[in-house]
Amino acid sequence: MRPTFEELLAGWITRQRWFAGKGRAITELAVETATPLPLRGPAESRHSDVAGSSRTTDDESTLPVTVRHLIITVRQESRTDRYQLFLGFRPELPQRLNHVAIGPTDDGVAYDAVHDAEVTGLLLGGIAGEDEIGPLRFHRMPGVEIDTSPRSLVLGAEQSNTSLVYGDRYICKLFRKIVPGVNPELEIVSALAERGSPHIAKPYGWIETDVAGENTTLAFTQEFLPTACDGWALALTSVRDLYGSLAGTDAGDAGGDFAAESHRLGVATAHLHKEMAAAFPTGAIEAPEVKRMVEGFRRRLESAIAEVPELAAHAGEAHEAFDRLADVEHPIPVQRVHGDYHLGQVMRTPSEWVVLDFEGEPGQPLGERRALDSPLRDVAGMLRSFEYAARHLLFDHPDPRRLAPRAAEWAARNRAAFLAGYSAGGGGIRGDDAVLLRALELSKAAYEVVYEARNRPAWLPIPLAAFTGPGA
Ligand SMILES: Nc1ncnc2c1ncn2[C@@H]1O[C@H](COP(=O)(O)OP(=O)(O)O)[C@@H](O)[C@H]1O
Ligand SMILES: O=P(O)(O)O[C@H]1O[C@H](CO)[C@@H](O[C@H]2O[C@H](CO)[C@@H](O)[C@H](O)[C@H]2O)[C@H](O)[C@H]1O
Repeated sequence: MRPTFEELLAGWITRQRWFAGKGRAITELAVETATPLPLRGPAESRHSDVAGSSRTTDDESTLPVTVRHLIITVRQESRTDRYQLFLGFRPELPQRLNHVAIGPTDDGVAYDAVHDAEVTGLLLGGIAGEDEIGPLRFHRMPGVEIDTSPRSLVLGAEQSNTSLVYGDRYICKLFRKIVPGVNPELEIVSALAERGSPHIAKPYGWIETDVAGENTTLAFTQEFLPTACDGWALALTSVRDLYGSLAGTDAGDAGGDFAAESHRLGVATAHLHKEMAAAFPTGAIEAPEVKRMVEGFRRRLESAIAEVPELAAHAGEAHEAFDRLADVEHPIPVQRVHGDYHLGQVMRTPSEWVVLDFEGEPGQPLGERRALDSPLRDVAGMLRSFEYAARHLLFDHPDPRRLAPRAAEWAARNRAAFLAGYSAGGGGIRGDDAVLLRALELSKAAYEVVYEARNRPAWLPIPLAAFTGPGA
């Protein structure tokens, strides 16, 4: 018997990189809203242009295609999450779409239409035209113009969401897991753009709808930075140089040294924090709230241990770091922060470090992600990322033991440069801040243990090493 549409989706969604509920069985999947997206009407001319041009290479454009925007709910044990899907239906799939097939339905073969450049123009076109399609509202940023002619490609990055790059002009991120409310990324990037920040990619528009009675962001379009390189790729190039250099060469002399960039990134991070402090409310948390924060860290560590029991044997240092933070008596300054700051979230353009993805940690509730927090949370995130970059290339190396001390040396050098840059940019790290920073680093490492166990088990040794001391 043919599976139902919901059963098809349940089988398919668990294989998607962005599916947040990996490792737990789906007990129920239901379609909450299904909105047909017209390839006529506002998007008609754009679509027919696109279809016309593709007919020269592939006759498939003459086949009828329908596109639907879906919000589905997925129940797993006691939790229910919402996801956004952009699906196409064709009588049969052309070869180029076979890899994104979901399966046969009463309406034709369903597929993940983000990969179908014949239809994705309607998303950019909808934003350009400020369309309203059923419950979906498309918005263009005031004062910007959008060229709707570029075709899209799906970005092949390791991602929590799906990003479509239109030509070399725009990048439209479809948030996959939908949490009711305005996405912090839209909120923060718009506010910083208004203040003329050089550290964000220009926003062009967004798509929203109402979910559970709240205005909810579904997608966000920004300027694509075609000449920029992300910090993760740059850092790995530097680590490769070090590993490939002669024994005895230190990280500063190996060529491809990243420390000057780490310093610049530190300065940019401090400036970004100042801009965010100016654009949003700020405050300070006193001892009782600091203790509550520590309780949160402990809970996070305990749930990481529940999921990855081998962590228990190494959790002592983290408990000590959390105890030291619980004893801090001074108020801790708080403000809006990035929340999931790492080398993959920063891009080096020819002139600046630009920061992406202000969503916070994708697994956390929206209220928590929007809450005021210590800017050192971002500093800790980046320090963890230096550890990741240093250790990642050891996986495939024939002699990882020999290189482990070099990994530690690279991480220490770039960590020091980043912190020096952060201070030079006006981001103070003083007194008890070192205690807070250490606790934040270990709390982030606990999050990463769970993230890697669920998404990339082969990477698990990297965050685990944070608990077993330097060089482990
Ligand atoms: N404006 C942009 N210009 C160029 N590349 C970008 C841009 N925004 C994102 N990217 C690329 O996409 C990757 C993932 O983007 P990100 O916003 O972090 O998505 P996610 O929330 O899914 O992790 C980045 O590491 C970067 O390589
Ligand atoms: O970028 P996302 O919002 O999707 O963040 C999630 O995925 C990240 C991995 O892509 C993950 O980051 C971890 O791995 C990075 C290397 O791939 C490393 O640089 C980070 O330091 C490390 O935390 C992030 O934690 C997760 O929320």
